[in-house]
Amino acid sequence: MKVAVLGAGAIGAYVGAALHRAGADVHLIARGPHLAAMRQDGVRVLSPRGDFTARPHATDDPVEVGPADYVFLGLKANSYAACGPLIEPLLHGTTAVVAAQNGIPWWYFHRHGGPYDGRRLESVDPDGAVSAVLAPERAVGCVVYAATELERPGVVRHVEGTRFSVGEPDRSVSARCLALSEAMRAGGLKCPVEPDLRNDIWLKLLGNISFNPISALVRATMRQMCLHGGTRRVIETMMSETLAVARALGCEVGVSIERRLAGAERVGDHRTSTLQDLERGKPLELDVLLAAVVELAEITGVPVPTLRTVHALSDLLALRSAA
Ligand SMILES: NC(=O)C1=CN([C@@H]2O[C@H](COP(=O)(O)OP(=O)(O)OC[C@H]3O[C@@H](n4cnc5c(N)ncnc54)[C@H](OP(=O)(O)O)[C@@H]3O)[C@@H](O)[C@H]2O)C=CC1
Ligand SMILES: CC(C)(CO)C(=O)C(=O)O
Repeated sequence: MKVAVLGAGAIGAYVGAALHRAGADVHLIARGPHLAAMRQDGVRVLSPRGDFTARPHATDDPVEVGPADYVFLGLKANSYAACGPLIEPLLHGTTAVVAAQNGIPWWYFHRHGGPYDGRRLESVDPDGAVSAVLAPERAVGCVVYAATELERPGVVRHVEGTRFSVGEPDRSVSARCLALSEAMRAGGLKCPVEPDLRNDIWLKLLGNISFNPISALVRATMRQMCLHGGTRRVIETMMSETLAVARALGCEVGVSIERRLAGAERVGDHRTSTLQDLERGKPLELDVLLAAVVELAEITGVPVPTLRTVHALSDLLALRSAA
C-alpha cells in the first residue's frame, strides 16, 4: 500500500511513522526545519506506549512521490483550498483522500441521503474551492481521537489516544476503508470502520466547538475552563446547542454533556490547539468547527444563540490575529 502524507506535521508524521513501521510504502511531504530533521534522522515518536523511530521517505516535492493509493491529509483545514498543486501529483484514478481535520468536513453532505444530499457548506467549502481540489468522491472520512504535538523538528510527542475512526460518506463498509484499517492496526493504531462516522464527527466536535474558541478568547487551559463556573456554563450551553443541530441532521451522540465535560477536565492543564495556534501567530482553524455549525443551524432552523455569540467574538479574534 502506497501512502502519501501531505502535511506531515504533528498528526501526519505520527500516522506516517506508524504505517511505515508496519511495512507500508510511506512518503512524508513537509517543509522547513521539520522536513530537514525528518530527512536526516527520521520521525522520532515519543509516546507513553513506547518511543520509536521510523524512517519513511520525506520530501517537499509531491512530484517526487507520484500517485499513491491513499493521501493522508495532515494539513490544517484552512489550507485545503490552496493545496491543489501539492495534491495533484499524488492522485491516480482511485486515490482515496483521508483528512485528519476536526469539525465538519467539506464532504459532509456527499452521499448523505435525504433533503440535504449534495449540499455545499460555504463556511467549509467557500465557492466550492475545496471540493474543486479534493473531489468528495475521493474522501474517506476520518475522526482523529489521538492527540499529538510537534515537540521539535522531527520529534512528535504522542500525548494520548490511538483511535482514528474511518468511514465512507455513503455508510458502506468499503474495501478501501478495510484495507486502510488493517494497515493502521498493523502500525499499532485503532482504526474502526464506522458506518455512521457522522456520529463520531459530532462526538469529537462537541469538545472542539466549545473548548477551542473559548480557550483562545480567555487564554485558559481545559481544566481552568471546566473549573470556572461561568465558562463551564457557556461550554455546556454550546454543547447542548450543538447536540440539537446534530439531532436535526439525524445524528446521535451517545455521550452526555456531563461525561464529555468530565473527560475534558481530566485532560488537565492542556492548551487547546487553537490557543497554541493563537500564541504562535498561526491562522485559527475555527471555520470548520464553529462557523460550519452556525451555518448548519441556519439550514436546519435550530436556534443557537450562544454559538452565534462565541462565533462573532472568535471570528474577530481570528481576523485580528491574522492581520
Ligand atoms: N495534533 C493533533 O493532536 C490533532 C490534529 N487534528 C487535525 O489534524 C490537522 C493537522 O494538525 P496538526 O498535525 O496538529 O498540525 P501541524 O501544523 O503540526 O501539521 C501541519 C503540517 O503541514 C505542513 N504544511 C503546511 N503547508 C505545507 C506545504 N505547502 N508544504 C508542505 N508542508 C506543509 C506544516 O508545516 P508548517 O509548520 O511549516 O506550516 C505542518 O508541518 C488539523 O486539521 C487538526 O485539526 C485532529 C485531531 C488531533
Ligand atoms: C484538546 C482538545 C480535545 C480540545 O477540544 C483538542 O482536540 C484540541 O486541542 O484541538
